[in-house]
Amino acid sequence: MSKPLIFALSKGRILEETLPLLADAGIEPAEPLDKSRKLLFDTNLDNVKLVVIRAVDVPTYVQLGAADLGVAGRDVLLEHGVDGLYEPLDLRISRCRLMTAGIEGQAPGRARRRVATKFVNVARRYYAEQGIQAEVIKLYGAMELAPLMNLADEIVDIVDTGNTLRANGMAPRELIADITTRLVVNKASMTMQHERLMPLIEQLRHAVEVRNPDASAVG
Ligand SMILES: Nc1ncnc2c1ncn2[C@@H]1O[C@H](COP(=O)(O)OP(=O)(O)OP(=O)(O)O)[C@@H](O)[C@H]1O
Ligand SMILES: O=P(O)(O)OC[C@H]1O[C@H](OP(=O)(O)OP(=O)(O)O)[C@H](O)[C@@H]1O
Repeated sequence: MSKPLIFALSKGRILEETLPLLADAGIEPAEPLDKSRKLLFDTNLDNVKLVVIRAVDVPTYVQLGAADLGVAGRDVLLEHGVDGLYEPLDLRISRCRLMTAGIEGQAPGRARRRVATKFVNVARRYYAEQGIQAEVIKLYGAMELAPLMNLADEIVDIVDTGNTLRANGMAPRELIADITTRLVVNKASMTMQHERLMPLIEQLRHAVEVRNPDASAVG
């Protein structure tokens, strides 16, 4: 039998919204994903296996061909870069915004802004485009704490409801990018496995149209 297609899923909040789309597209894990310590799962399809990994690792797996396709937030893709990847489909799930934010009622201040974020590449690019001098400080979580502790003047982070910012006396400032979750495909796999990948992508496209119709589409 031919080598199975490896489909890399982001664990965490994206996974919950991904599984119903996969089911609609005819792909079901052979066992519950959250009931074991396993990371590699069989599916109802002989030639498709799932790996469930940290969201930030999905682009690496797919780019280097360890997985043929994957599911990743646009924030993660903007940060990682998309060399070697196709992005054929917006899954329209886990919608949020990548924004700058600071202490409520406080102007950004100082000529060289200190910015705390886990999105260091996105932040450097954004401030350079704005012509703003920025010292970007890498953090791995709880970015909202940094301005309160005088570690930074501003943060770059995901905003959805704004509750996390509000709860910490902060407010959103500028929008950097609207974010949704994307399907990504390894470029070599797209060529070599075209006949196996295309039906899968089309089934997912249909599942997205049914489950998550684009509210902004006309007609
Ligand atoms: N509050 C949110 N609302 C909607 N989507 C979000 C929100 N926060 C994050 N996301 C999206 O979901 C993705 C994964 O978020 P999640 O919080 O599960 O992972 P994480 O905290 O980045 O990962 P890890 O737990 O591995 O550190 C993000 O990359 C982003 O695209
Ligand atoms: O605007 P809100 O609706 O409050 O959402 C924004 C928060 O959601 C994410 O964190 P998450 O809840 O995933 O926790 P994390 O820090 O573990 O990523 C993100 O990092 C923000 O902190």
